[in-house]
Amino acid sequence: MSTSIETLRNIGIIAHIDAGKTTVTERMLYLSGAKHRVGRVDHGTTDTDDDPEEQERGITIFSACVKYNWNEFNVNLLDTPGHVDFTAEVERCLRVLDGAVVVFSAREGVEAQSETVWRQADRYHVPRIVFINKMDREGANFESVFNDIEPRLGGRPVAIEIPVGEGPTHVNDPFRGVIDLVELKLLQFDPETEGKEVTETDIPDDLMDDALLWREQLIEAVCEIDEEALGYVMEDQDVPIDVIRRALRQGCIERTLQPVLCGSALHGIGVQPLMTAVGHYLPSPLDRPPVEGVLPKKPEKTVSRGPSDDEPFSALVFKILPAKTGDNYWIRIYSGSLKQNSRVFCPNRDKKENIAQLWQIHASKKDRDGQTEVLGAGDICCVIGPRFAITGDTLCDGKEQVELPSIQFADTVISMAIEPENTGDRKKLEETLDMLRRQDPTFRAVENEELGQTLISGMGELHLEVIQHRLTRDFGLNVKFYKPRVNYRETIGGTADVVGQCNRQIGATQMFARLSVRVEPLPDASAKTIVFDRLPPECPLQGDVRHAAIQELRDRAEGGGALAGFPLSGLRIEAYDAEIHEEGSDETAFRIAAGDAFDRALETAGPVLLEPVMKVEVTTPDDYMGELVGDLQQRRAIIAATETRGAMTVITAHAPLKEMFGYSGAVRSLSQGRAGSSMEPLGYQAAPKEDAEQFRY
Ligand SMILES: Nc1nc2c(ncn2[C@@H]2O[C@H](COP(=O)(O)OP(=O)(O)OP(=O)(O)O)[C@@H](O)[C@H]2O)c(=O)[nH]1
Repeated sequence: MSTSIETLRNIGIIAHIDAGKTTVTERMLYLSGAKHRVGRVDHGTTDTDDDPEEQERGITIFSACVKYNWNEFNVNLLDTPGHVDFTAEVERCLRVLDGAVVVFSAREGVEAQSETVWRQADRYHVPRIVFINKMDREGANFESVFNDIEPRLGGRPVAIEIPVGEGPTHVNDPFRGVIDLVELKLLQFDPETEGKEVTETDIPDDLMDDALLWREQLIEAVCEIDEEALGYVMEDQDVPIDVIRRALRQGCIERTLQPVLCGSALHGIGVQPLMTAVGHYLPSPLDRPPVEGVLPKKPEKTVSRGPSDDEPFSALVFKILPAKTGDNYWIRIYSGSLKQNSRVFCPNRDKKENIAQLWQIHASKKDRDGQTEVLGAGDICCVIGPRFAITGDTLCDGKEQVELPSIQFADTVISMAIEPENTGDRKKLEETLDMLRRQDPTFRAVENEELGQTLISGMGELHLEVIQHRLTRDFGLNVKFYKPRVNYRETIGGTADVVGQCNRQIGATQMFARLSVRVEPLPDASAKTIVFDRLPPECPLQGDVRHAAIQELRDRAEGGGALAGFPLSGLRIEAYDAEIHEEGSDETAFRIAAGDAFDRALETAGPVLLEPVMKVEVTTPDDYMGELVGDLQQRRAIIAATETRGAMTVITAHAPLKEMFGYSGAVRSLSQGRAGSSMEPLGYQAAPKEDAEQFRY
């Protein structure tokens, strides 16, 4: 196997739930020879979804990494979950990947979660190619999905293939192959060999006109990028295949276009060209701009010896799989090389770390490809030995310290109190929760010693359900679970101008401070609270004392609100005037005055309870529209839009999460299993008065 970095591809497959990511992955493993049998999601026999929870539910929950070789290319492929409760898995994978294959279902099209993952890929500047899957399904419509990509996602799709026929075998013109628009050939895939045998022939006359129309669009896109290609067109000559490929590769890597392919992963149609396209158009680690770090962090501190090479070593931890024999740290190496039995430095924790073992990653913790002595820049691998680093941390050479940009995870929206059934289990529960926290950066667990309970929080009902199963089933813990509740926040209802003061006799000193503070709500209630120092230049409050006053306001803003101590958001706080005395106006006095101002401001402006709101998308046949809309309205939802997408109607609504518990089950029963739904956090809104009342005392 060639180990050249030019032929390495670190890619991910991202999509809405059920679009077919795992099926595409399985097919790639089978076709590349990395696996001799095709695993089926519906039979629970895939390589990547190997967790019992995943097999039972038929969905991906944890990202998994597989390796395969195709032509001259070595591919590290991460299969990521589609369900919104597990977007953190997608987030961390996109942070370390060089390219992505975005899978859409030809029937369902651009769905809610496709928008989310597309935005995530934008955020991490990840080049992508598109695969329109499930072309064999009833209602499949290549053109309609293709046409949606630009208006809905802001993409620039360029078809490099079109389907021959659409839909299942019993329809008039069923899906039976693809036309390669770059080589202008018809590709057909032998069902007997599950798509392993591909026949390449000339395009029949009756399909040629359509193929040439699409090819014209492809050449237009290529000419926008490549002058040589434009030259050929101006002289009325055919653009050579290698020039088309070069231009598409450049456009894809620069993210000005996305090559689009299609097929049916379940039947092995169109997957081989997709694998070839991954090699041709997605970047190698060398094509990606270097990730900017903060360099150097603490030059005076060194560790004994980092792994030596011409270039200093740096890597990012993107996933941790706790194991009894030592946690498995999944890392992406950005520069230099890493050796087994070496020492590195984690600047985020200010700790030295051991690299005891170095492994190439295969699908899961139990099944890794092989231990290795040294790995270099561009590789994704697994190390055993570190103890302090967490997901998003940098590991680097001790001498030239770099801190790579970390990974941002969304806030949790739902919580549940839990407690051990007997005290004997308390310690084991604590250890298990700690382990789950290390593994899952979007899971929180906070102990309440007074109540003897722990509040666990996550990204949604399914997320907490999975955690619940893991505690009881995987770890055999006897735990009592209370009802889940949403994570509230607090803000203020209006503006307020107040003066906070400190006027106290402490010992022989008369302490004095006065601070004028103004608060006002921000237009977006979920925005982070901001604190401004607007004290005029001539203000007598200066230096450390002034800093202490502002810091007190910041600390209080970070703490909880006036109603029930929920996190505060969506307010702007500014200090604009201060009074001091010659004596007794020290840091303590101003901290007290700032705290007093803060309390008064919140009370005067009126505390408001905020509840999380979700963006809900329901895809349904027309017949169930009325009932589904009625049900949503009963849940205090606002219907934002309804539109037709293929054979289905899509309802978009904004609904408070509190009313949406058990919603996916309700949708299934209201539609006899024919409608589907997905939700993602949208923001926060004022909760109903009755809800706020329960927190007043
Ligand atoms: N007809 C048809 N069904 C497909 C195709 N690809 C996948 N499926 C089916 O669609 C369902 C979902 O496929 P998965 O591969 O699990 O989809 P996924 O995107 O990995 O789903 P999550 O991991 O849950 O997000 C399964 O029942 C597959 O058998 C296809 O090309 N044609």
